[in-house]
Amino acid sequence: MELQLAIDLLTADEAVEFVKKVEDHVDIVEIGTPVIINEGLNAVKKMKDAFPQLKVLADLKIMDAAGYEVMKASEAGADLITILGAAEDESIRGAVQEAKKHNKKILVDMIAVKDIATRAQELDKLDVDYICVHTGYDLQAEGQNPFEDLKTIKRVVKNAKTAVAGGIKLDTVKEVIAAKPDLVIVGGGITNAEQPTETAASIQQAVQQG
Ligand SMILES: O=C(CO)[C@H](O)[C@H](O)COP(=O)(O)O
Repeated sequence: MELQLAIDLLTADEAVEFVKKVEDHVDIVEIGTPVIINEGLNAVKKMKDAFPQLKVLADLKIMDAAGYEVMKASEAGADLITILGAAEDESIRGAVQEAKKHNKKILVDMIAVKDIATRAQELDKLDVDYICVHTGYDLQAEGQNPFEDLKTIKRVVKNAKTAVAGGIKLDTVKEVIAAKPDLVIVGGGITNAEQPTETAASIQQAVQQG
């Protein structure tokens, strides 16, 4: 089981400074969608140049023109790239094909997918690397979480790795880990913590024991 730190609300330079505090405690650093909207794929390049030992995920949430966008993220140094589960199968295939050319991984974000079980089974046959259930900020604000959806994909996904994101914090990570995902994604639970280094270390410990 691995831990991914999601960075959404910092500049690229602030993100690099922040990762210096937690680099020993995370496996993957996500450059979040808002950061890429603000600063482009240069934010991915800055992170990878600063921390070549860490894997960097570009959270592009691709919906179309997938091969091209995966190519550009790969050129910027991303190790993993996200595409939406709601995208057409042709787009998913294009993303997977392009990622393989560059030795990169594709993570499918299931945000806003209504029938998670059916779509996850379809995606699982398309050779994607990760299928990730995700409660976005707008539904977190309504009190929702991704824990039941995680149990659903654990039941139906046979080939891809499973991942989970959406409001996970130190006090809820054990519940997540109990479902045995391959990847746990934590954003604000680390970036907004009063003591980010200690919090990341505690979450890492829980993840490694899980
Ligand atoms: O992709 C995202 C939002 O769309 C976030 O990166 C993801 O939800 C993890 O962040 P948090 O733990 O703060 O919810």
